[in-house]
Amino acid sequence: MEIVVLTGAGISTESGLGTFRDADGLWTHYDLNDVATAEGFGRDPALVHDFYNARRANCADAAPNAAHNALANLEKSATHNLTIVTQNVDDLHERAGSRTVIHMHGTLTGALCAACQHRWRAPLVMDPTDLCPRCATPATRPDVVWFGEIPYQMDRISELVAASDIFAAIGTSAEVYPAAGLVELAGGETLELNLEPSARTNSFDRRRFGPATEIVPEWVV
Ligand SMILES: CC(C)NC(=O)[C@H](Cc1c[nH]c2ccccc12)NC(=O)[C@H](CCCC/N=C(/NCCC(=O)O)S[C@H]1O[C@H](COP(=O)(O)OP(=O)(O)OC[C@H]2O[C@@H](n3cnc4c(N)ncnc43)[C@H](O)[C@@H]2O)[C@@H](O)[C@H]1O)NC(=O)OCc1ccccc1
Repeated sequence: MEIVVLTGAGISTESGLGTFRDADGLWTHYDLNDVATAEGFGRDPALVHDFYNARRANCADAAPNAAHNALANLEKSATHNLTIVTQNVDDLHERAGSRTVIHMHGTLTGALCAACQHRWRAPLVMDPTDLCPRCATPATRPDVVWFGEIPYQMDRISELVAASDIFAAIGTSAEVYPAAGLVELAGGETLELNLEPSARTNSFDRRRFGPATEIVPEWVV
């Protein structure tokens, strides 16, 4: 049984990591055009590094919750072949023990040189004067996919979703594309697990609503 699970910020909320669009979400405190676009980074890299340094610190203090753990256990099952495709830049899936995780929007733990595309593990605190360890230019940025940039591994993700027997979306508002459109590619059964109906809830065969730490373990067993 091929299972693909798409996760969003809602799966990490109960670990203390804010969402983007809910009341008190990140986008109520920051303008995404300033902190999550290449143009914004060009205008004020220090502001963008401060934004991601704060999220990196929060993530370091957070711990996986019952929803992350349930998916890590599902991965171990002999009868199911699970792939997690996450929009999240936190590493809570891996810290729960999941090994088959695709970060389509990048990771907080990664650094990227905008000049030579070299990648390395990000320090906890980054700033605009950081030099690339390969080309020594001060063009270091977080290894995340900003708005207007193409998400990572889209071809592989599209193939996996099309070949899936079950496609489940967990903790996502389905407002951001192309992630929100993946349900249309699903070859098998589709399920939405969320606190409330998402913007694409009608595209799913089935849906369950509630906190991820309750509905995900219930679905997995
Ligand atoms: C705002 C939106 C309209 N804009 C876009 O979608 C844009 C533009 C666009 C492209 N196509 C379109 C089509 C139509 C309209 C617009 C577009 N998309 C892009 O720019 C993308 C790049 C988008 C990626 C941007 N980077 C992120 N993150 C990384 C950085 C960072 O994290 O800082 S997006 C970021 O926001 C998104 C947030 O969404 P969610 O995770 O769903 O979080 P949200 O807060 O919205 O919702 C939380 C949900 O959880 C639920 N919840 C809350 N608590 C709980 C709980 N306890 N339990 C369960 N559920 C819970 C809530 O009810 C809620 O439903 C995530 O993707 C997240 O990664 N790039 C691109 O299109 O390139 C070209 C392309 C593409 C493909 C092929 C060729 C060319």
